Amino acid sequence: MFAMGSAPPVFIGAEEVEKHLHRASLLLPALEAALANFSSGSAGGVAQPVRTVVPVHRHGGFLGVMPAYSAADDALTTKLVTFYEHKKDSSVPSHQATVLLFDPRNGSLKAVLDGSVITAKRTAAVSAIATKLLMPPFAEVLCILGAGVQAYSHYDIFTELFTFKEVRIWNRTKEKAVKFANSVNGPVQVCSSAQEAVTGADIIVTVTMATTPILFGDWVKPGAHINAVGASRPDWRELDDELMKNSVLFVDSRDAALTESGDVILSGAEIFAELGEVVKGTKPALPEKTTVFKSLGMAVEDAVAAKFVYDSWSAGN
Ligand SMILES: NC(=O)C1=CN([C@@H]2O[C@H](COP(=O)(O)OP(=O)(O)OC[C@H]3O[C@@H](n4cnc5c(N)ncnc54)[C@H](OP(=O)(O)O)[C@@H]3O)[C@@H](O)[C@H]2O)C=CC1
Ligand SMILES: O=C([O-])C1=[NH+]CCC1
Repeated sequence: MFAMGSAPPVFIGAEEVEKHLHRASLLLPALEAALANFSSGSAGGVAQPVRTVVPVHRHGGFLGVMPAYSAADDALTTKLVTFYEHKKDSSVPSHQATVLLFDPRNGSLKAVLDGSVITAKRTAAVSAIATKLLMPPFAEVLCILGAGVQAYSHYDIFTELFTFKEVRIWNRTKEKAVKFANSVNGPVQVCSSAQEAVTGADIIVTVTMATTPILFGDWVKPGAHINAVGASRPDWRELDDELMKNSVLFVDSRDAALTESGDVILSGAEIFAELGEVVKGTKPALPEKTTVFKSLGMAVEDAVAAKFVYDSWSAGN
């Protein structure tokens, strides 16, 4: 497991990761830089292949392998993430992840970190970066579709960074939406249908494991911004063709979107820009238009998040 002469790797479990990453917003500067570096090609110093995904057909699951090196951060990691169709009777989360952090100077394994908290927080932080850049001015209504792990992490950072007059939630299983509304620190309107939740919303977050559309262009207020976070398989959808084709489409990675995103591939929608290009200022944000940020999740986001946690842990914070 570790080379003779080098220190054994440390294990940093979920509680410790949570302690060092108590607010996802702590990651914003590092993630903004990582997105910009990723979208700068070789000059940006990010080496990150499109993730390898192994289907576990027999059990309705997938194993994703996500390696990355960021020269700017000198961070070398790989995340292993499993995601499984949710079984109603299961107490096991649908997504489970581990991040391996290596010493980039010699390849020694330095740390094994719980990756589930990192995945929840860095994904929400990237959606927040997209929202800051792409949302309409005077956004007042936030709508979340889904009530799982990502719904909570998105709620936390969105209500920390932005001010809303109203926050709405819809979930396939209404009791979970009610539980969500009762457990977060602020008023949340539970809606009985996705259409009711979406109508008039300025910012929409889709965080479901749906495989067919749950959000339709017909319902969406012109000028709204959508963070489409679920549907990470080439035959899965959260958004319908109308919404995909009539919005300005931003992605985290062009290569990943054209390989993994059913919403992008099956709709044939044209990608306008990577989010990193907007962060760098080489592509405009167009906040006056209806915008979709199709997020698939990138290994470099895990790399900078894991390094942040490891550095904080090492410093004894
Ligand atoms: N872009 C990125 O970087 C990342 C994306 N993701 C994706 O985000 C999504 C949410 O992840 P997470 O919160 O961890 O998952 P959870 O399992 O915690 O929550 C899943 C949510 O999806 C709902 N759901 C499941 N199936 C359907 C369906 N067919 N139609 C409508 N709603 C459905 C569930 O509703 P119910 O309560 O009724 O079961 C639940 O609210 C997933 O698609 C995941 O792959 C995750 C990590 C990173
Ligand atoms: O980036 C990520 O970890 C994932 N994206 C979709 C499933 C898991």
